[in-house]
Amino acid sequence: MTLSLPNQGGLSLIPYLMAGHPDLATTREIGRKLVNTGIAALELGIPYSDPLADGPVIQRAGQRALDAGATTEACLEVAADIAAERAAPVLLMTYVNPVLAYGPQRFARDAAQAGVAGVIIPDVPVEESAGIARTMTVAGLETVFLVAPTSPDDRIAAACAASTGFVYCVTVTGITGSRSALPTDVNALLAKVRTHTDLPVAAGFGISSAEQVSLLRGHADAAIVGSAIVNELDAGRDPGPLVRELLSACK
Ligand SMILES: O=P(O)(O)OC[C@@H](O)[C@@H](O)c1c[nH]c2ccccc12
Repeated sequence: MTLSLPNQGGLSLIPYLMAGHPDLATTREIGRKLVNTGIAALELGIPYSDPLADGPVIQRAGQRALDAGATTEACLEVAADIAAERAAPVLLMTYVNPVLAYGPQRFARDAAQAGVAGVIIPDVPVEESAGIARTMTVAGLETVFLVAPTSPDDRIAAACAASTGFVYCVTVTGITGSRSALPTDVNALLAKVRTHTDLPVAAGFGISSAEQVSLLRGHADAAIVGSAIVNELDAGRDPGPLVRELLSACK
């Protein structure tokens, strides 16, 4: 499924799941349900031992997934099962090391064959991304790059130029994880990013509540929510109700 966020003043939702947390069967089951709820895309994390951008909740989820044997191969199979619903595009969030270990071309080919729409590889600096981005693009995958509040204009421009599908705007300085309040200048950052691109812009990091999602209406094209969903699974709850609540805050 191609990745196309509305980009017409409407806000949509991109929930994140860590593949293999708490186990692969649960990711498959929850992922299949979530793509049928009206979300814009599902971001599926591939666990990795040194997740430098991840806060404690996602780090723990990744470790649990690795301990339970969630290999990249197994995660790609789960991605394929979720993508087979053909209900919402599936994006893979992975650090560059698992991709290099798997082999970039093999990874790109297998992800595309699995029906994955695109990849987010947060630790590839945009200046060094041309090779790996080309490998993904040739396979038919979108490449989403991140811009942060600390990114100078030239790096925002470079990340926007390298991105396809949408641009991931990191709302806070630091790592993933719920925050009680988002910085007040998020919307200014989103507006600045828009001066560099016509692509949709998604906001992520620290968004956990319906109230925070609703503050992004009219500013972002999508809200990305990770840790809050992982938290539900940690507590043994189905994240469906939270996702539905977040979705209604998009309207
Ligand atoms: O967990 P949060 O604060 O809701 O943020 C989204 C985030 O989890 C997800 O997009 C993500 C998980 N790991 C990442 C690493 C880098 C960039 C983004 C991510």
